[in-house]
Amino acid sequence: MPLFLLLVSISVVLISGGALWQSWQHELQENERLVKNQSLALSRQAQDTFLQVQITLQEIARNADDIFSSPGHYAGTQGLLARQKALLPQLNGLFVFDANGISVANSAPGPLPAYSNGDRDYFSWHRRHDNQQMHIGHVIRSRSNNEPVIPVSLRLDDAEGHFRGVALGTVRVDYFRQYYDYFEIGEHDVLGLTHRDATMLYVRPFADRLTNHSMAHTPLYQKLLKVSPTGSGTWRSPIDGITRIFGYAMVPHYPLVAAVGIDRDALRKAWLRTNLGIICLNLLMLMLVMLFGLLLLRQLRLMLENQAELLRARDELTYANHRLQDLALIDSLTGLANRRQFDIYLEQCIERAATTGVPMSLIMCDIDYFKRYNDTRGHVAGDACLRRIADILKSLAQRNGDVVARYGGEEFAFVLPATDASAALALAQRILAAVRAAALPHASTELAEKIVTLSIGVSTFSIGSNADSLVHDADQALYAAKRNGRNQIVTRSPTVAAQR
Ligand SMILES: Nc1nc2c(ncn2[C@@H]2O[C@H](COP(=O)(O)OP(=O)(O)OP(=O)(O)O)[C@@H](O)[C@H]2O)c(=O)[nH]1
Repeated sequence: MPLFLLLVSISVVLISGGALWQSWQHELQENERLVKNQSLALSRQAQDTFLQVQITLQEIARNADDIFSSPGHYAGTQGLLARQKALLPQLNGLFVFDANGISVANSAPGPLPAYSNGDRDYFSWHRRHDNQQMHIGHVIRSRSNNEPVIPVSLRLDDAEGHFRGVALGTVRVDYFRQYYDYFEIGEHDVLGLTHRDATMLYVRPFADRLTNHSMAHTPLYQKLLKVSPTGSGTWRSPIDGITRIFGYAMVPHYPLVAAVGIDRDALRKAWLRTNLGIICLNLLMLMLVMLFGLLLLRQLRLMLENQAELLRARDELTYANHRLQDLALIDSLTGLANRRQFDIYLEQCIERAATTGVPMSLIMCDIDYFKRYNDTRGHVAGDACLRRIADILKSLAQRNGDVVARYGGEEFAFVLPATDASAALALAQRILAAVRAAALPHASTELAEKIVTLSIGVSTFSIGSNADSLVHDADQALYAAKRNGRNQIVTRSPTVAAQR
């Protein structure tokens, strides 16, 4: 039973725990899907943003000859560059530089700056790379209005294919900030755009603090991007130590990666809050099962104890009954059958003899001059003598069915089923001889040997006999033996003579 209770409790814990574990795993999968989709949305927005800038720069590249020959049409607030810039809200400015990095035209108001941008990374990159590939750089501060911008540039070549300068569009970091602010996210959740070389361009909520910070050591750049252009993963951020579930997506055609991360601890707390009711219910169920089991166990134990108690009481009663029965049928002094048992057994044997016709006999023995024995040696010695005689008689009644009884006082009786007169006489002779042979001293006897002796009367069943007549006959024979001088046998059977 305790094992069963344990098994039930373990099952409840396993089932409840399994269901909750599955629910948590489902929650994780759902959120992985969510961050993956969100990162795809950010990636698509970045792609659109940079595609528009690319088209504009390509347009500028096509018009490079015209710009270099008539820069006045393009520069200034009324110039073509300013009008192009006004069409794209993500742009901070459009610029055309000559081969030395000096402004040829730009969309900014006022006179063209005299300083060179030849020191900028994007400028030296184009100078080094002889191709028309668009370059997206790291975040820099605009020299015209100090705003953080992402430089997007194209190399310009002359008719001979020599480096002629650079067309530049600066994309406002704030444009991404505004877009990312539309998303409702948790306190420690992040949305970010990073360069393919692992440099952060913008990450909400870290903003400027982590601009151009390298993410090269994160699993995103160490592992995930090498395997798949989109996906998800969970890791502990080296920046703030928070473990997040990340979704990421590379921006098609551009060296950019969009990523979204949600705080796994906050997610777990929210999940726990939602499932608190179920968890409490499961715990309650477990407690109820255990309580019920314990009550049942206690009840069972009580029942078993009661049963054991009942069995014990029954055994005691049975023992007492047997004891009573023994007491009712056994003579306490000698241990022989008592008078009651003698009467019952004699009736049974006579009935059987009457039915079967097989003869049975009765022997009555009486100690001679026992009153004198008592008078001279005392009652205690008298009792001891009775016990000795009883032992001798018991040892002689060895045949199955023979019963020796103390008939009363110093008188004993043998009930002998299936015993005819001569067999009974033979046993009587053995009895007489055995008591004589014991030679128990009896100084006050009238007999010459001065030992304890018996007088014996024998009667045998004949047609018409009953218990009374059989006892009467044996008694009569016994008295005859007494009258004849004691220490002898008298039988009522006509064929057997009296013996001394
Ligand atoms: N010690 C003792 N004596 C007993 C017991 N039962 C009977 N007696 C004594 O046995 C004696 C029997 O005496 P009587 O009936 O006169 O017979 P008796 O003295 O043997 O004489 P006869 O039978 O004629 O030889 C009595 O004195 C009883 O007190 C007993 O259980 N213990």
